Formats: sequence, structure tokens, C-alpha cells
Amino acid sequence: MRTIVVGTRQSALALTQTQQTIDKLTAICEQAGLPFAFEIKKIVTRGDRILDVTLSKVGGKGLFVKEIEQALLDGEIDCAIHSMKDMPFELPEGLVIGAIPEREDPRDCLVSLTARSVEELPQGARVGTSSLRRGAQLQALRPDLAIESLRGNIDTRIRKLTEEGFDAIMLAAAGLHRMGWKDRITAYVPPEVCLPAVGQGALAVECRADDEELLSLLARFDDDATRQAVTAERTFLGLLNGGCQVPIGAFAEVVEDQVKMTGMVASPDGLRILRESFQGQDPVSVGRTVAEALIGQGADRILAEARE
Ligand SMILES: NCc1[nH]cc(CCC(=O)O)c1CC(=O)O
Repeated sequence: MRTIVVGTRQSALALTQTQQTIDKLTAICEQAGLPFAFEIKKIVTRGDRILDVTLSKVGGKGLFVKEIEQALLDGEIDCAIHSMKDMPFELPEGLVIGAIPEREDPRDCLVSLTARSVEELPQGARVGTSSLRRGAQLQALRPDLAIESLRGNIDTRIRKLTEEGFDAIMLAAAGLHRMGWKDRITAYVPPEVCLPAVGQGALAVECRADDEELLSLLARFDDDATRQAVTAERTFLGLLNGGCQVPIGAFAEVVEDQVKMTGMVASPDGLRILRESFQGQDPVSVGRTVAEALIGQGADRILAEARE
């Protein structure tokens, strides 16, 4: 019997999705008679210690992932469960994503105590989100809204909805679903209105590239359609150099053997929004085609301005 040490951040969401993943892996092992047990190891990352500082100023979302990756390389843990959307485009030498399980709901959602939809929000309503992507797309639809900064883990953000008196906040539906908080969701925002972050709703199970024993277990947990969709989205992200806090969104899905993807780049004020869609057989060329089309329309300039 081998005990797999699974590393995770210690936020409520990270712990919940790690436990849910371990439950699924345990079921796979029982069914196939594989000799694995699992144990959780919590890791406090630099990103967690400085949640209140603007993340892009101190190195972006990659901060959450980096220290966990170091623990993998050091052999302190054997695998790590990450939210795919927090994964930087490039993985360190020696690490791979061993499984991309089936995706949760990729959409953003509105949580409000008063309005039933984005359209119903009163004139000038205060909406909390620190995502430039969400803010830009909301402003494009409703230029009157006041977009205000809202940081913290999802439990903190929901608490701040009432404590700071926002009319609404916007979150990823997947996080709320995993936490069992579906009833807090006021409205799902369709990708036509707000294109999600690259990888939103998907998880990445990362491990060492030479751990063949574990890789053969993880292969049974991989979902091909999700992997294809995420590959297209991450190819797009990589070509736009979108690692950090920039208003970029993409959503791909496999429909009848074709990968269909829409990509989006916006100015933070939402005044300029570029969108392109493309479909094809190969996820990498779909992601590249959409990225090149947007670059052709000036996406590079918009992103350069947004990064300043
Ligand atoms: N930005 C942080 C983050 N990273 C992953 C999720 C949960 C959703 C997911 O797994 O995509 C969230 C919360 C949110 O954006 O509301």
C-alpha cells in the first residue's frame, strides 16, 4: 500500500475540493483494486499571507501555486490539487498535470440580496469584484454600475457582501457548487455576457513527471473533453501572455468532436471588448487561431495598456 501525500492550500475551498478529489480517487482505487491511500498536507503560501495586497503587484496568482510546486519537487508531497484557473501557463521542469477531472460549471454568477439579475440591479448599484475581467464585461453591459474592489477567499467575499453593503458580488459558480452553497447563487451569468476565466471550473491534479505509478492512477481520472477544452483555453492564454491580472476570458467546449472556443480581451473600463470564436479538431490550433485573430484586432495594445 502506498500513501499519496496530497498538498493543498488551506482555504475552505481548496480543502473542500481536495477532499472531494481524494474521495473520487479512493473510489477509483477501490473499484480497480489499486493499493493507494491518501493523506492531506496543508501548505500556507505567500499568496495566502498577503491576500489583502493587490495580487498583481506582488507576482500574480502564480504565488498560490509556486510554493506547492516546490513541495512537489522536494518530495514533501506527491500530488497537488489546484483550481485550473490559478495555474500559470508554464509548469516547472519535472512536473506535469496528471489529471484534469470533469469540469464543474464554468460560469460566473451573481450573488445579491436584492436584485434577481444583472439587468435588475438598480441604477449606479455597487458591485464587488476584483477581477478586471468581470468588471470590464459588467461595465460593457451596465456602464452605470460602480465596480468596487473585493478581495479574499470566497467565504470572506460572501461575508463582505453584507458587511460592506454591496448590491451584488460576482463569483465563479464552481466554487459555490463545490462548497455546497448553490442556494446563495442569485443568477448564473452566461458566457455571452461574461466570458469566464481560462480554466474556470476545472481542476488540475499536478504531480512529478517521473512518478509513473501515480500517473497511471491519475490517467483513469482524466476527462478527455475537459482536457481538450482547457488545452485550447490555455494555449490562447499563453499566446496573449495573460498570466497575471489582465482582462482576458475564454471558454471552450467539445461539441460533436469539435473544440468550439470563444476568446475575449477587454480594456478594464469595458469600453473596448474584442471577441472571436473558432472551432476545429485540434485544441492547440483552435486556441492559437482565436489568439491570433484577437492580436490582429489590437488585443496586444489593449493588454499592454491594461498592464501599466
Ligand atoms: N480567483 C480565485 C478562485 N480560483 C478558483 C476559484 C473557484 C472556481 C474555479 O475553480 O474555477 C476562485 C474563486 C472565484 O473566482 O470566485
